Amino acid sequence: MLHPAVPSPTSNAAARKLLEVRDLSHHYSDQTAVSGVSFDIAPGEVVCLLGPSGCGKTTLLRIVAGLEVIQQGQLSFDGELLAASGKAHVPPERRSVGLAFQESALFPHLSVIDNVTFGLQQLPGSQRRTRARELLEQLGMQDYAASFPHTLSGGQQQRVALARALAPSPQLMLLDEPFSSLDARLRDRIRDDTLHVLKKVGAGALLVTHDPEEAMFMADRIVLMRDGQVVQAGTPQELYCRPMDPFVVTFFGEVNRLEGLVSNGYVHTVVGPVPTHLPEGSQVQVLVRPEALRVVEIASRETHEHHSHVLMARLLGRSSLLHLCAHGMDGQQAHLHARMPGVFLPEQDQPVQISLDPAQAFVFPATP
Ligand SMILES: Nc1ncnc2c1ncn2[C@@H]1O[C@H](COP(=O)(O)OP(=O)(O)OP(=O)(O)O)[C@@H](O)[C@H]1O
Repeated sequence: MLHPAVPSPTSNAAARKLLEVRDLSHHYSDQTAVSGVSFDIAPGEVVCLLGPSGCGKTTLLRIVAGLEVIQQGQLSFDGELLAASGKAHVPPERRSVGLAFQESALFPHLSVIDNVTFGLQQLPGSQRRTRARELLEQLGMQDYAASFPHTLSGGQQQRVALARALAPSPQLMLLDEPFSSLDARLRDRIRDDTLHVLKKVGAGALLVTHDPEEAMFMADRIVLMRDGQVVQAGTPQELYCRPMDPFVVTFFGEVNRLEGLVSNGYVHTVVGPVPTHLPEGSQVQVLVRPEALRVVEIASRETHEHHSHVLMARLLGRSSLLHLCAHGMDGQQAHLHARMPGVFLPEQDQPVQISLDPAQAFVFPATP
């Protein structure tokens, strides 16, 4: 449950921008790490910088934090210029941002509560402790206030690091792969706690991750990057359902790749026609997610050589993965993967009918 008092990011996003990143570029020697990147964060909005290793996410985050001096472009925070090439550079400690990086780096000689109160020197002692206890409670760590970091698990340390970063009530939290050192189950829980705390305190966040599922779980908006540039930015739904580029489709998971020619506004694939606005007669690729295929067992007197059939079926847990040999109308054949909900494990060679949800099939010009 999200805190009801916090306005949704979309309700005031148009009115005010917390962070404005404009046309940022950054080089290390002769290597371009970031090139012409622009995006905004609204107050209370969680934005994920997503992309493969080396695409420039951390560099961007470090520029926003003030840990890298800006080379090209401009950064504004709440309408005020933070940094611009050759002009302003507000040092990190004077930016209203909280940092939580992959390695939590707590002060080993301080107790949990003292770690959290560390950044609250401007408050009187009693208020410092009240604020720290409040955050530790929100993150389920209130019983560990007197413990020292080395006695805590990785996940517990991560929560304390988060409480410490949130304690001064930054308007913007910068998180660089903050969950990547945790095992899968703990990671899910701490992600969930983090999201709820961010929404409860109303902090905006810029979170770096290379994990598309994590980005979809955490983000109000995703900025997907490749080779230092933004490929597409939008809500998780926009990126998943209206991808602008084959890279966007494939980044969110495995796909079936089919090829064909556009004829009368359709590409005729082995699993049926897919509408497209690409030019008539052009060679195209159709990317089909495994969950876009619907598979129904059928009775058939023909041998499986003449009919779409199952090659192999595997239970993956919440879904079943089918390896299929699909037969088209005009003798086309293709090896496809289909993902069906729950336990669906037809026998090898079982004849099947395969249909396609065209809304989940994405047509792009064929790559040369
Ligand atoms: N201090 C540096 N000196 C030289 N090159 C660097 C430096 N930091 C990063 N780079 C290079 O800049 C590019 C972008 O790196 P960056 O760390 O920003 O990417 P990333 O998307 O965060 O990657 P990862 O997910 O692996 O952390 C990479 O090619 C990297 O090798």
